[in-house]
Amino acid sequence: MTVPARPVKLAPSLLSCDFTRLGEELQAIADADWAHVDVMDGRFVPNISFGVPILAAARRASSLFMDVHLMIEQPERYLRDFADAGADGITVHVEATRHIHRAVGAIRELGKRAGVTLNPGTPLEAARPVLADVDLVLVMSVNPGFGGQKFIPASVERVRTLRGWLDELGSDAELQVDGGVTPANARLLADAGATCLVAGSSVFGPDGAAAGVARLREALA
Ligand SMILES: O=C(CO)[C@H](O)[C@H](O)COP(=O)(O)O
Ligand SMILES: [Fe+2]
Repeated sequence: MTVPARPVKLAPSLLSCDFTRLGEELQAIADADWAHVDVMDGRFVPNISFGVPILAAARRASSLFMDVHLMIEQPERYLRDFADAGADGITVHVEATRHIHRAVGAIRELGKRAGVTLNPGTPLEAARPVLADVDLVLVMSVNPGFGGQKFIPASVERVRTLRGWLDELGSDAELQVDGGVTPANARLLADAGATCLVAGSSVFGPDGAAAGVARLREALA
């Protein structure tokens, strides 16, 4: 079955940017659609990245949509803090909370776009009960915790399945993919039904993030 083409948003992940030049890096991705902000707590994932103050700094430096990916245990504890710091959308992992329905409801009550995501080893069924209540579904295509990992090919089929479920529901939620996204797999993911691609290491390369964004756009054209 051919999946109809959809406009695909690009969300460069700031995890791979040069933090000494955060403002310039945000300017360099001005042609992207969103800025993806990876928050890691060293518990839910085996790495610590950054938190509320860096999001607040990014917010001051850019008018891009701030797409906050919370890789933290019990994310409900910090939703208000990230909302107040300038998040436009907040995505939580089904594995990180006992109350995923409550968490996505709380994000929407804060006036933000609510996202749900799953690790590559989690059955997609775990997200199904909240699909009608979210603005974004994120398919993790690497095990979360680090940038620069290799794309897990089975993710493509997961995107296709979720595309079918969202279409059945008549949902216009964003279907996002995160991890190992490059110009070589971007088109494949779009054809499977993704509407938003996160990319860190393939955007913030030696020739600058503007060129990285342009390469992905070209691959999708
Ligand atoms: O959530 C993430 C890691 O947990 C990052 O968003 C993701 O890894 C982006 O980096 P890359 O494109 O280099 O894989
Ligand atoms: Fe992410």
